[in-house]
Amino acid sequence: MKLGRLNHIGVATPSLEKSIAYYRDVMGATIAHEPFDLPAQGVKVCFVDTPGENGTAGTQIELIEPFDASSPITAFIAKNPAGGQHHMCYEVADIHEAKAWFEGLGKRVLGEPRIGAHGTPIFFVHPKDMNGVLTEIMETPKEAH
Ligand SMILES: CC[C@H](C(=O)O)C(=O)SCCNC(=O)CCNC(=O)[C@H](O)C(C)(C)COP(=O)(O)OP(=O)(O)OC[C@H]1O[C@@H](n2cnc3c(N)ncnc32)[C@H](O)[C@@H]1OP(=O)(O)O
Ligand SMILES: [Co+2]
Repeated sequence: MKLGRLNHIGVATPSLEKSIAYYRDVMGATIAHEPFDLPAQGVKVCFVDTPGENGTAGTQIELIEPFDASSPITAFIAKNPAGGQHHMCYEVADIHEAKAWFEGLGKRVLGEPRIGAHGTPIFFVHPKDMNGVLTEIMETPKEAH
């Protein structure tokens, strides 16, 4: 199984509005799309594009705010009231091959693949099995192949 590019860094925040202003006005990032809700994943999302070089896109930051009290990031925000780096997301060609690979290594895959914020299947691997980093694996969008 070959890991693909780092697709995004997930940053949890108690306020999308404040974090959007920070990344835009202080960090010079561009807000790629309007924020949107992903109730099925318990989050409100806004993608932020960091500056790239020579016309290429920079790394994307995925700002996520709890959609409601049952959000999987509610506990994270309770522990980190200012928010903070939450997960890293890598691309793979085949989500099912990747899931079997991580499980074969004895790592805890959290739930079945489900559609993520980029519209392709994703899953998460427990941070305790990934050197302390909550790791999201997403299938590369077909048009990107
Ligand atoms: C899918 C849409 C979008 C996309 O890109 O497509 C997203 O990325 S949405 C992102 C939000 N969704 C998720 O994070 C789903 C997966 N996450 C989970 O299932 C939980 O957050 C889980 C299991 C990682 C942690 O759950 P919870 O916080 O309720 O458990 P604990 O507080 O007991 O934590 C257990 C243990 O793990 C440490 N921990 C928790 N969160 C993180 C983290 N983000 N990074 C690193 N470590 C984390 C926590 O400190 C505990 O460690 P301990 O030493 O036992 O205190
Ligand atoms: Co993500």
